[in-house]
Amino acid sequence: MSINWYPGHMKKTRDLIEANLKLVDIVVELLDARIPISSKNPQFENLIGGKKRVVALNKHDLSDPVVTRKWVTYYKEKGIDAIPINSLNGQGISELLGHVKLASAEVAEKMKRQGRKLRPIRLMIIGIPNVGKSSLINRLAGKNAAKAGNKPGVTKGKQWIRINKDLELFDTPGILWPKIEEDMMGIKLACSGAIKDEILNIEDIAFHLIRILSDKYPEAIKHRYQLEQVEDPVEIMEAIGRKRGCLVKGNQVDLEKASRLIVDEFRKGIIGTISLESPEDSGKGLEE
Ligand SMILES: Nc1nc2c(ncn2[C@@H]2O[C@H](COP(=O)(O)OP(=O)(O)OP(=O)(O)O)[C@@H](O)[C@H]2O)c(=O)[nH]1
Repeated sequence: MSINWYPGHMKKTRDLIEANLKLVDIVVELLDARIPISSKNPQFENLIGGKKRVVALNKHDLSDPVVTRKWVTYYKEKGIDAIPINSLNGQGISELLGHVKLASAEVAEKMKRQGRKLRPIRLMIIGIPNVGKSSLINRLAGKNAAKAGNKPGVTKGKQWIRINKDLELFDTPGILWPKIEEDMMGIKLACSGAIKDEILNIEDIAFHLIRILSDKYPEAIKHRYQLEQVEDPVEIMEAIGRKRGCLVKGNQVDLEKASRLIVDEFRKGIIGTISLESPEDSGKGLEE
């Protein structure tokens, strides 16, 4: 799949993350709970090196809670804390902070062992576009968060926000672009809203979304669109278009309009709480 991510811009951003990571003790890797494989950047591991990391599975309100629990177990077995969160209403945020606190204690212990002066632990949030980085920062910072002041070596204007006396948050998140290793990853990222609709064909996106949903969540589409059966994706798209009045002259279904409606309803969680990827899916893109 050829998507132009503007290589120059990507490199600059990656360099910026690398430079700022030097000042950071813990990284929150923000993933989309509906697509933890596709929303993961494989370079992330190399980039953060040996730093402590906590995974946050954001947009948990839109994901299938059963599948999300499987992801938490999956990560736990790898020795990584993964916490489902909703950055919009704050669900899971205190648990996330609890895990960050545990990780901080380990970092502080290490500082002590190395004879270094104790200072607040510094946190940075990293994730792909549109995964909810700014929403999480706003949520963590709260209304009354005090700016903790500039640190030397950081681009001018960059600030640290004090979350509590032991923890500071870098106010600019790190953006990493997803690495699309197979076409379906691109489709799932588009379904989640991480890739602009203009980049991929909306009918392709809706077609594959319906294909996945009719396989994994047939009852959800039957129920949402009052369909008797869900077998052929194109027939399903046409049936939805007809039912919802997406028509052009001659009573033909306007597939583009129907596609937009389907993708939009998926993104808003109207079709149901749905996960497009579960740990049982192929090992591609999963943790080493
Ligand atoms: N339903 C739901 N929507 C969320 C959640 N977190 C963020 N969003 C929405 O996702 C969209 C992207 O959120 P942002 O916080 O702007 O994401 P970002 O990662 O900072 O985006 P970029 O600036 O493009 O890198 C917005 O429409 C948010 O309202 C969540 O937990 N649940």
